[in-house]
Amino acid sequence: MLVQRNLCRSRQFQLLWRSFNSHNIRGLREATQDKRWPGWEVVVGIEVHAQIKSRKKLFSDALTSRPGDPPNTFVSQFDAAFPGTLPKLNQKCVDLAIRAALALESYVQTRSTFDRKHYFYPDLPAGYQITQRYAPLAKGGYLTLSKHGIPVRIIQIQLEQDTAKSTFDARRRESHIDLNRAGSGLMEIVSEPDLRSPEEAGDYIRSLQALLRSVGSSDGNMEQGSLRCDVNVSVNRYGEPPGTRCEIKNLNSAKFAMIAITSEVFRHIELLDSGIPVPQETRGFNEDKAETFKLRSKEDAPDYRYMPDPNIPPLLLTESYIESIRQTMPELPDAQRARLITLGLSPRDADVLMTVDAGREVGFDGEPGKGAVAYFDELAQGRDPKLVVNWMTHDLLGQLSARKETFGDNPVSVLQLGELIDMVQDGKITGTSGKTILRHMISHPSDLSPSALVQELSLGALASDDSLSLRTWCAEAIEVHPDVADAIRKGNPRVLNRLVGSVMQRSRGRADAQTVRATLEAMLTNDH
Ligand SMILES: Nc1ncnc2c1ncn2[C@@H]1O[C@H](COP(=O)(O)OP(=O)(O)OP(=O)(O)O)[C@@H](O)[C@H]1O
Ligand SMILES: [Mg+2]
Ligand SMILES: [Mg+2]
Repeated sequence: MLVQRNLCRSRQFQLLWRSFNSHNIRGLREATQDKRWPGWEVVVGIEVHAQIKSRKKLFSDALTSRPGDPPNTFVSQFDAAFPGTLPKLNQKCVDLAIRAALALESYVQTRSTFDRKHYFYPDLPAGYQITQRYAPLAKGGYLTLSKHGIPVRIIQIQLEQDTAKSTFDARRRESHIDLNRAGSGLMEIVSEPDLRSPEEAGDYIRSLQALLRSVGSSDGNMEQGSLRCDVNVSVNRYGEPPGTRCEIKNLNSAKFAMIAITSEVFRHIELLDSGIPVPQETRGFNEDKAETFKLRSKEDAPDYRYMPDPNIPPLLLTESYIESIRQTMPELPDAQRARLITLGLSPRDADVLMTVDAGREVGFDGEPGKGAVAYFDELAQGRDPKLVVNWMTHDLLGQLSARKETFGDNPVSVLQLGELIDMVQDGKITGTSGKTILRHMISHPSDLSPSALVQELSLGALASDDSLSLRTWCAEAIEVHPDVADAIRKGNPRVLNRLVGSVMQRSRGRADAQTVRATLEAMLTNDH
């Protein structure tokens, strides 16, 4: 996008940007026919609900809960809708939503208001949800898709309350309500219908997730439900106006969103091909059957009876307040990715670091934690960035994920891993021992230095003059694997690795693989 930042921020620009329709925007790109549905154009707009990463709920002092917390333990009287309780807007939630808006180049309104959206469902104790339908926190903006590189316009960003959670116990035929989530802060981020394929939609969700994480507004964890989306899908023949949209509710992964859109596109095309107009509907997604199903038609759409919430005054923000939040914004993903690649990282490694489930990438309430990229930056000070990223992605992240842990659980400090890498580089320990020590540091968290652990675990590299131990291990290996040894003597060098592996095991990784190989070769050729 060749749009200057300051221009993007102005209200005029936002209005101009919105006055484009999605076909103008697409005009900038080539209209490419999709082989899956030749002659048809697919149009998608997405509403993302992202939980705001704040310690407290949107309108009460109750703390936000995590999945797995005992039900109904994080509830204030307000969130349970006790009569006579009043909302008090949590400033942290506003600040974090402003960060998201600024990251999306959205225009933060100096005056926004709160509305009540009424519907009756057991997971909504008050019988209405407080949201910002008419004068939202921010309007306009755009997100550049990280893979496709194209801009998708944002309509608006609104603050709203999350609902409680209801589950059905089929055996006992009981519905259970857990109010822990009720009243937590959400941002609803609504896109223009600018997306043109399931893949672009998946890219949008993942790019938005990365952006929200990087500014600390949301942890964007779709599996745990902190980021959910509704996708709106329509199809039209090329050159014709957009078709009727169907909205598929509550998708909890980018992959499912892509599958749901694909199946929905085929359903629409089938209807239109047989001369039946697509009815406007709200639909659900069946993950097992990989297809959507009807929830309700437009005629049965609830009348939400929107009204201004009389208990919450308009939210007034000064330009200087918004500016002060802008000053605290971290490096955004596009810029960060470019910087990492300039340091010599492959795009894949850059993506791994950036998308690692940081858990604590940015702490609650936007307080900086140490994410994978920050950890890398510190570790790469004075070291080869490519070497450092290998240790991080293959070894550290690899070992954490083998333990089903995330980067947020990483107990190894930058200082410890740095010293470990240096010891391997300087030949004080072998790469294999380095990995063993790292595994030990992860399973026995402490602030012991790697050199102390080398002593404790007797993992110092074998002295180069310790050829006696080496020859003993090699002889043992040859003795236990006579078939392999024979095969090598008969001129099949490929099986040598099995003997090398056996010696490495005996040396507990302290021997140098090259030396082992050479010693074995020498011993096998000389013992004829
Ligand atoms: N023809 C279309 N095809 C696909 N998506 C569309 C089309 N027209 C509009 N949309 C998308 O539909 C979404 C409408 O969301 P919005 O929140 O404004 O309203 P809603 O879905 O009616 O309300 P609610 O928030 O109650 O679900 C937007 O993301 C928009 O881009
Ligand atoms: Mg909506
Ligand atoms: Mg909707």
